[in-house]
Amino acid sequence: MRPLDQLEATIRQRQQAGEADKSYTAKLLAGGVAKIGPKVTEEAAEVVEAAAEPDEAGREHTIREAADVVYHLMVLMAARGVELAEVECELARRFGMSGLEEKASRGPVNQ
Ligand SMILES: N=c1c2ncn([C@@H]3O[C@H](COP(=O)(O)OP(=O)(O)OP(=O)(O)O)[C@@H](O)[C@H]3O)c2ncn1[C@@H]1O[C@H](COP(=O)(O)O)[C@@H](O)[C@H]1O
Repeated sequence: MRPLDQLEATIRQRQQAGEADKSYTAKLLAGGVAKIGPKVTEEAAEVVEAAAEPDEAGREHTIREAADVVYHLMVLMAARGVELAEVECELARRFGMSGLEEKASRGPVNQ
């Protein structure tokens, strides 16, 4: 199983089990988008700061912070019932389309 698939399965298991006292994931999920959203924003800012650090230490710090972003983003997706496969489908749909074309193809609510 790919690590992202395994992480998604773990998050789903925590979502079903609840038990916010035993699991950080369950605690986040109990707070809903209002709790998880700011964590995603915070972790995104931290990866940007890490990426600005020089040398190999900065590169390795970027890896760890990127993992934090991906984890918290996946918890946010789970909170909204969004599956990784759906995000992958959306990314695949964009293959071969320039970012500018993709922007022009968005509906008015998704700008
Ligand atoms: N990948 C992760 C992961 N990445 C980061 N984190 C946690 O994210 C938190 C981020 O730290 P911060 O200092 O920013 O936040 P905090 O101050 O601890 O928490 P807040 O009160 O600010 O929300 C830390 O507690 C990290 O341990 C993660 N917690 C869990 N996972 C995965 O989820 C699995 C299940 O974890 P539990 O749900 O805790 O059992 C784990 O085995 C991992 O595979």
